[in-house]
Amino acid sequence: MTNLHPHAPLRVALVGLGTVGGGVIRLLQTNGNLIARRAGRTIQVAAISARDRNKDRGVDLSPYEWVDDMTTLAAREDIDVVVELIGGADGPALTLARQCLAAGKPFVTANKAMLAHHGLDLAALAEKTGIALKYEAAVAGGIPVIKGLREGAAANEISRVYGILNGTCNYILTTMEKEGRGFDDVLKEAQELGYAEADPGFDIDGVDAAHKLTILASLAFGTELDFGNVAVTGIRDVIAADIAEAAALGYRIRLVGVAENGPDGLFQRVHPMLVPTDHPLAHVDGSLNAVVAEGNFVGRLFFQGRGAGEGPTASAVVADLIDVARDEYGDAFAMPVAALSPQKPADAGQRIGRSYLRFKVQDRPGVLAEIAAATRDAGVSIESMIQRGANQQDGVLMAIVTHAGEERCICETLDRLAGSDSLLGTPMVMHILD
Ligand SMILES: NC(=O)c1ccc[n+]([C@@H]2O[C@H](COP(=O)([O-])OP(=O)(O)OC[C@H]3O[C@@H](n4cnc5c(N)ncnc54)[C@H](O)[C@@H]3O)[C@@H](O)[C@H]2O)c1
Ligand SMILES: N[C@@H](CCO)C(=O)O
Ligand code: NA
Repeated sequence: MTNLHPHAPLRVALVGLGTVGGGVIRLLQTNGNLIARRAGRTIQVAAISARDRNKDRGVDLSPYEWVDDMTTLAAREDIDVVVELIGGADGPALTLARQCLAAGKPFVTANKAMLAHHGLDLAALAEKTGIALKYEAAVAGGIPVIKGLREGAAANEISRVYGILNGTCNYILTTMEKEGRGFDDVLKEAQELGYAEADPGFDIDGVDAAHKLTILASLAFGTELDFGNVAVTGIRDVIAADIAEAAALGYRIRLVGVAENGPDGLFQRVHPMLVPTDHPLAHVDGSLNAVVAEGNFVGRLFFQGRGAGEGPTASAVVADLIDVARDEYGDAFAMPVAALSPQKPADAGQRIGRSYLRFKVQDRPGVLAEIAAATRDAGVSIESMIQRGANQQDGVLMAIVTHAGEERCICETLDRLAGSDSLLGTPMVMHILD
C-alpha cells in the first residue's frame, strides 16, 4: 500500500492552553487525519505548557508531555515548531519568541500585541536563522487575511486597508443595537464566549484593533510597523442614544480601523465610525470581522469571517502549522525587513470627510445658536441635526451630521465650545465612513 504520509510527523510544542490553545488541541484531535492528508505529514502535539497544570480544560491532555519550563523548548531537538498562545506584548511570550527564532525553531503565534510592538525585530531574527514566523490568528481570527495580503494580493499596490478588527467590540455594538442591552452586560457575555483579551480594556479601548491595524498596514503597504502612530479611540463613550441617532440618520456604528498610505504619509486610525447601512461593513455583526483592501489591479477585496473565539482562531493557528509542515513560508511581513520602508505619519487634520457630533446640552434659549456659531466660525457646514428631549433637568441630546470638510475644522469647533456652560459632558465625535 502507498504510504500517504512518508514524512516524519511535525512535532509541536503548544504553550498556552486557554481559549485558543484548547481549540488547537480539539481541532487537531477532530480533523487530524484530513490535515495529515493535506500537509503530507501528521501534525502531532508533542509537548504542552501553561501556567496551571491541574486546570480542567475540557480536553484530554494525558497524551502530551507537560513542560513546566517553556524556556527549555527552543533548544529541544525533538520539537519542530513552537506555538505561543499565552499573549502579552512583552514578558514570557516575547522571551519565548526570541529564544525560538534565534535558535532556528519555527514559531507560530496569535499574539498581535507582541507583533505590533516587536514584529520587526522578531521578523529580522527569523530572517537571520531562515525560519518561519507565522501569525495568521493574530489578525481577524479565522479570516485568512494575512495569507490574503501576503500571498493573494502580493502583486498589487494597495492604497487603503480598513475594517472591523475586534470581535468583542463588534459583538458589544451590534448586540446593544439589536437587543437594546447595556454595555457592561454584553461585555461580560463576550468574555464568557472567549472573545475578549485577558484585559478587556485592550478590546474596548481600541488597542487590540490598533495592534491588528499596525500589522495589516505593514503587509498592505510594505512599510515598517508603526504602532506608536495609530490614533486610537475605543467604544467606551458610545452610548445607546448614539446608536439610536445613527440608526435614525441611516447609519450603524462600528469600531473601524483605517490605514492609508499616500504622498502625505501613513495614516492609521482606530475609532468608532458611522457606517452607511448600504455599506458591507454595516452588515458585519456579532463576533464577525471584515477587512477591505483596495489594490490597483485586483480592485476591492472584502474578507469576512469570525474574528474571535476558539474555533476560528484555532483554524488560523493550524493553517500556519500546515504551512510549516509543508515547508511553505517566507518573509513574515511579505518582504525582507530591510525592504520595508519607514513612513512619516500623515496629518489627520487635512483629511476630508463628514462627521457626526453629539452634544449633551442645557435645554435653554441660545444653546443651538451657540453651537451653530461655533460650527460657522470653524468653517463646518451642517447637513442635518436632531435634538431629542425637552425641558429635561439633565439636558437634551443634540446630534449633528456635517457636510464633508477638513477634520481640523471639527477640532476647531470643539475648541471653540470648550468650557461653555451650555455643554453637559464631553461632546462625542465620530467620522462617517464613505
Ligand atoms: N480568544 C480569541 O478569540 C483570540 C483570537 C485571536 C488571537 N488571540 C490571542 O491568542 C492568545 C491567547 O488568547 P486566549 O484567548 O487563548 O487567552 P487565555 O487567557 O484563554 O489563555 C492563555 C493561556 O496562556 C497561559 N499563560 C498565561 N500567562 C502565562 C505564563 N506567564 N506562563 C505560562 N502560561 C501562561 C494561561 O495559563 C492560559 O492557558 C493571545 O495572544 C490573544 O491575543 C485570541
Ligand atoms: N479579543 C480579540 C480576539 C481576536 O483577536 C477580539 O475580540 O477581536
Ligand atoms: Na486571520
